[in-house]
Amino acid sequence: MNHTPKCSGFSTRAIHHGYNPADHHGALVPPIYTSATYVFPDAAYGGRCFAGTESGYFYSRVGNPTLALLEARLASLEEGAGAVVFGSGMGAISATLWSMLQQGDEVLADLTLYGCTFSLLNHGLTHFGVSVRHVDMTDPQAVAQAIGPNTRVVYCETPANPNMRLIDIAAVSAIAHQAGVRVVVDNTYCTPYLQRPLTLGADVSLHSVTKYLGGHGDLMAGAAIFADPELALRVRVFGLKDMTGAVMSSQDAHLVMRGLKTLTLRMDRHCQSAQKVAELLHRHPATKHVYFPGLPDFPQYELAKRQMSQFGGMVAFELRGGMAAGIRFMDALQLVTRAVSLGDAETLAQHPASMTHTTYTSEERAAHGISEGLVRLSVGLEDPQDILGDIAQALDQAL
Ligand SMILES: CSC/C=C(/NCc1c(COP(=O)(O)O)cnc(C)c1O)C(=O)O
Repeated sequence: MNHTPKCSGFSTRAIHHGYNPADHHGALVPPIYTSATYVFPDAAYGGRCFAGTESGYFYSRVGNPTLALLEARLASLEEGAGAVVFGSGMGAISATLWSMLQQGDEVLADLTLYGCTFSLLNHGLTHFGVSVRHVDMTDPQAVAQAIGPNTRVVYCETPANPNMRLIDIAAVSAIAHQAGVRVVVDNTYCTPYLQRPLTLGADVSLHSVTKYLGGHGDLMAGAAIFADPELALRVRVFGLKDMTGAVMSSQDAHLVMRGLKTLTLRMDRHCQSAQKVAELLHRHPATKHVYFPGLPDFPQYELAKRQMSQFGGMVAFELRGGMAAGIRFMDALQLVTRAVSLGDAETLAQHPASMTHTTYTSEERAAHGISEGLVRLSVGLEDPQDILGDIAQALDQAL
């Protein structure tokens, strides 16, 4: 029962959507339903639940009241028709793709993807008769030329992990839909606060909720938000229930809803500090390239301004001294934390070529735009001057 007016703003819906305390003894914070199973008032009711003709809860791998509230909230924020949450981002991605593809189908994927997504596609789905082709989707015409008779899904991340490449969602979606192909966008780097792929024509918006949406590095979770409610139902009853079982816990759903309450405040700070970090990197003599959508010399700066409301909290860069200098930089950091993942309160630094993107061979990394010397920063919520000071002293040592 949603007691907030439909026209409520983003932050209001992130805090209130889908929940009325009056329906729960006045409890301001939604209750956490930990029960795995639910009682049937009679046998016929139970039969209807399994037949899908009864909307009640019966088993938490299929549906749970706490998860349902989070799903309603995420669907509202992404402006979708339905959402399904999972125990991890990879759970969301795999359950969605298993539900959309079958033997003989083809996935057209952008050049640059998170390492485990690249592996799911090329080392997983291909073992079950799905073909995967990578194309440089920064050129929408390349997508148009690449779509073939068996293409069922176009898949991308924008900005892409780790090199920040942007994909024009509206242009790619228009091209894909002309050919009857669905578009899946991993929106982890932006969150619906900065970018809403479904409003630009995409069919699915995916998240590693582990990242910005949870926002505190203390949970693993995933989500998929759908333009088509029928696809949402198929992913729930096939991709989640049968193919993966990648269920989110109700405790984590509660923590995610707590994270959503401050999402806009946190993203504003992440974006402000990332802009300052990118500008510091850009003017420092040790750096060779900086990849940040908010820099005017970023190749897709105009698309970034059109497609994103702010430029995000992620920055990638290469040092003039290459990989060795990158490692020296990372090992010189004192406040910034050497760790994978992103979207945490803590500023994190990692080296994709030896960490998050080791599922690519070195030849594949070169072909997919992931240089051996690239360093990725997830700019956190510490005092900006402290972040900048630590990065500056580490850069001086990497010279
Ligand atoms: C072991 S590396 C740590 C994880 C990282 N990324 C995860 C990720 C996922 C998968 O999401 P989970 O299953 O919730 O981790 C999906 N989509 C994107 C754009 C992601 O960045 C990382 O540090 O880049």
